[in-house]
Amino acid sequence: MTELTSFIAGLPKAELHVHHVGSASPRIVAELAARHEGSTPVPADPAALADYFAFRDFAHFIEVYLSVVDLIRDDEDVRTLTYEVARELARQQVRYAELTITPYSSVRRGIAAPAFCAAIEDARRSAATDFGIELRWCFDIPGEAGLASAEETLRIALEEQPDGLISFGLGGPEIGVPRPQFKPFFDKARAAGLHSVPHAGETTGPETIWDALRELGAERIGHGISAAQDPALMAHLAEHRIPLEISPTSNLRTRAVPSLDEHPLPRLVEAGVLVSINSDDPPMFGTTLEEEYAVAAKLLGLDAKGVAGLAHAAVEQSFLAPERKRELAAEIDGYLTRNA
Ligand SMILES: O=c1[nH]cnc2c1ncn2[C@@H]1O[C@H](CO)[C@@H](O)[C@H]1O
Repeated sequence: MTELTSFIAGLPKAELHVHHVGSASPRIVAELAARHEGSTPVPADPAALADYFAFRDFAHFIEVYLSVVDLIRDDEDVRTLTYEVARELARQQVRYAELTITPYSSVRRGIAAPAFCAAIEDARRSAATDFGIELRWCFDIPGEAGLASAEETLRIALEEQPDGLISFGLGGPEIGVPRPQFKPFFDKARAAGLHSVPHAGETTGPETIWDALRELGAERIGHGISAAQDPALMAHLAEHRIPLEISPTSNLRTRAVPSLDEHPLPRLVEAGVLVSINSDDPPMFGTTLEEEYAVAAKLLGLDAKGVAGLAHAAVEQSFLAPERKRELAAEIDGYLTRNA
């Protein structure tokens, strides 16, 4: 382990863009696949799972993602999955994470919304007690399921209002899923006090990001890497301090970028755009948040102080209360002072 990777391992972190089911460990996925043997294409063997998590393109990634979602069939699966995701985040010294959850997919699977929300809240409270990690939820619309899923996602968010819910998002494919149609749902979610954090500019051009800003009131953008194609958009993001939630290896594995060397992260930072570093769906992409920090350090030429700056950025761009932001920032600075 290099000096920088060991520094990263112990560095207190925050994660803003990481998906609930996408974070299920190969062990959990294999256990669920074995439980549902015969009714799932997901292999029950962890080694075969690595091959299963190799994606031809983004559409293929979503197809595989949904096959894993299909394994989660009762609230006990939800509770276990959420608690184990928290354990893995805490192992990486993540103190705070905004987990993107898609209640629509599970409710459609037959898990009632109240039971689903009780399960994630039980796990959230247990994770705070057992692992010292604070979890909050982003409820996202699975874009491929269209307006019906937007309606149901908003209904669950507003009717269940789980304590950890703080933001409202939009995931899934962007191609063929224009952002403006979701404006009424984001308007209502924002009116209810939820922060707007849609995905945009992951697999489509800058115009999708403009739509997310203008139509959905985006306060942060999931991915947003195609902003690098539009200097005016980068200037707008920088001027209005609207951060991009960057997940480098995700973009490589879903073929959104041809290679890490060609990832637009350096150009975005150069243009003054605020970024956080995230893992998106770590086991599916064969990565961890720690490894994403190492990738960002390489792409941006960062030393320990620069890497601590990535952690500071995630805390600052989070929806944490100012007091908690100050506490986490002090923890990061204390670690840097002792270990740089
Ligand atoms: O990188 C990603 N981009 C878009 N959606 C994603 C990504 N990772 C996971 N999901 C999830 O894909 C599901 C199907 O729409 C949604 O649940 C979304 O949260």
